[in-house]
Amino acid sequence: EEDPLSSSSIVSRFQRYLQINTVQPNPQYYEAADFIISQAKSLSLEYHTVEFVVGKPLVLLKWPGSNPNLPSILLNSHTDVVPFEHHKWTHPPLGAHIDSHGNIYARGSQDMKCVGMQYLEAIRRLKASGFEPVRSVYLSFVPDEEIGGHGGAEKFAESDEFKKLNVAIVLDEGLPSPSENYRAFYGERSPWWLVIKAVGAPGHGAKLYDNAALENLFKSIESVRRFRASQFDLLKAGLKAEGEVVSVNMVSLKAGTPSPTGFVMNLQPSEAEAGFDVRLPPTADPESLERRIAEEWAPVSRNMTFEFKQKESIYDKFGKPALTAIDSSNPWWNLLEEAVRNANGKLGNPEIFPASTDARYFRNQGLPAIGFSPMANTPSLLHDHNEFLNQAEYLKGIEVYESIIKSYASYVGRDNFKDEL
Ligand SMILES: CSCC[C@H](NC=O)C(=O)O
Ligand SMILES: [Zn+2]
Ligand SMILES: [Zn+2]
Repeated sequence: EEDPLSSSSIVSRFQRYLQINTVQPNPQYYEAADFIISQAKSLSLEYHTVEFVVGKPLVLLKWPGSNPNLPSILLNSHTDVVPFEHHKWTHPPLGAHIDSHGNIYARGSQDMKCVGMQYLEAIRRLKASGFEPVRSVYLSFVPDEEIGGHGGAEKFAESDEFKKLNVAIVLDEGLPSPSENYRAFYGERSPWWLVIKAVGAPGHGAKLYDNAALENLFKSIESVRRFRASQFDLLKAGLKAEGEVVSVNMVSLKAGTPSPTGFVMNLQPSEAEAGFDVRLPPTADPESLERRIAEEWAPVSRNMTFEFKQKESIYDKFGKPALTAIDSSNPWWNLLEEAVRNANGKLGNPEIFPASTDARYFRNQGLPAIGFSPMANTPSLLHDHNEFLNQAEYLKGIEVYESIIKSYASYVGRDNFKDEL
């Protein structure tokens, strides 16, 4: 039988996990849970499954520490992946094909089945080396991150079950880096999904008149675009990072009078709406943005209305911006930097995650959470066609987690200096 620590068996376990169809909106969660539990058994980890929502299992694993009084470490990953257009891929998205460069192609290879398996492989290596944790290490494999995490991490982070784990620090997903420096995230932007609606006078398609619905909507779209450009300019000029500006992108447009052959071409419709994905940095002023929406993007003077499909607060449950400290008040940050360095890796400056991850639910509880996916020299292909991860980079990431878990699980200093400052 093959050595379970050989590179080829490590890579083939990753391929098996990638081949499980956990594609939204119909993920085969039980198949994924069975696979994770089989890994837990082979590693002699404690395991148990919770269903905060029926049919959506969350698998929790435990590597008990020698001092159960010390707060624990939580390594979180989501098991679901986003859909794909398989004809636009060069290799089947659930095939986990490895090409001649060693690139493993699959949906989830970057987001984030890699990380879930890397945690497990790091533990496999640590166990083989005889390492014993002082703090307990938990691994949560959660459902539904890609559709908002409401049936997974959100309920988990608010549960009594979770409080009993006495977690000190959470690690969750980050983003790949095209350079040799890994990226790490200490906060994220909050999603506001906005729909603005216009009404107006209907009329003949040949007539020029004021106050048509689409004219009213386009005035708003122009205003949104001016704001978008001002934010994008800050980014392009290098004055701000991606996570530090407000992004707003139009994601839907709805208008027109349907006919059997398409749309009626000579009728100006009386209603029109546009949808926007807006993201607010944790340092933004939510009230001023909301004022801008009401006064400039959807003004009553043009009879416009707006609605939020999603509107998340930038604040945690204590009313503070949900940011993880990256100064001396948070020992886990320095430990992470040091552990990555010890594994011959480099960490770039900490960033704000541009989109949303489950880490926000832990930060909302006041816990430190760091977004980190050890993929350097890798183009970011999350949610894109031909998502891949190079196998050498994957194996390197396992060594990085080995170093991090070793450092975190051995740390016996104070968990948080905040209260003493
Ligand atoms: C608001 S829940 C959506 C979460 C999703 N996460 C990853 O892409 C995102 O759009 O950021
Ligand atoms: Zn993800
Ligand atoms: Zn994703």
